[in-house]
Amino acid sequence: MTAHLQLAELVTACHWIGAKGWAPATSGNMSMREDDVHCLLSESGKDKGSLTANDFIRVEIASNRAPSGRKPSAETGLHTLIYRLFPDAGAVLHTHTVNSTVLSRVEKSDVLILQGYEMQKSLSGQTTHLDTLPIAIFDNDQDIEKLASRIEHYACENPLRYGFLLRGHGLTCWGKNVAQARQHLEGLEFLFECEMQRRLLERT
Ligand SMILES: CSCCC(=O)C(=O)COP(=O)(O)O
Ligand SMILES: [Zn+2]
Repeated sequence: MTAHLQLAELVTACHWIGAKGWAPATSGNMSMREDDVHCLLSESGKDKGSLTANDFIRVEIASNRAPSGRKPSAETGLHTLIYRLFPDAGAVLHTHTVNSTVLSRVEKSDVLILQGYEMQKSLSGQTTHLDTLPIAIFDNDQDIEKLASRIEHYACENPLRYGFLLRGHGLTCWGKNVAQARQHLEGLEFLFECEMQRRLLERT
């Protein structure tokens, strides 16, 4: 698929995320790989539910530089890290949902374990609810370069698939293209909702 068509799909995905209430109050950011060297990233501070193709800014994956001088997402460094770490990643979606924000705080360890859910199979390559699916949680940091460096070190030593949680902040997930990133987002959010409900109901 051409970059032009992928961008149209990304804009549609942003509107879907906005309609779901998963990017409130200008939160969230979205991107796609444009070619080997560049990605297109949402402009910082915009309402991500009403973005147009013109709201995506070309950024150099290696340097985080935006040649246009416009200001891409404050979390650009996390998107470019994912494109550098995973050559197969074609799109990245970052959302601020209540479930990802709260679960990542309630879970005190550095990993949220999902197990026993049929919907684990919504994630590419997962074939059974019996498998243990770890979703890494990183403590939040306003210094995105420091945060990106922590995530990079983790990824050198541990498998990192589908996405990660930023504690008290949200979910960043990816896929080989916009459609798959969107499926991973929807699948993970469903699983987070189940895990929240399970923890609430099984508390006693
Ligand atoms: C109001 S949300 C705070 C910043 C954030 O976490 C986010 O996802 C949006 O930042 P951006 O620069 O991409 O608009
Ligand atoms: Zn954010």
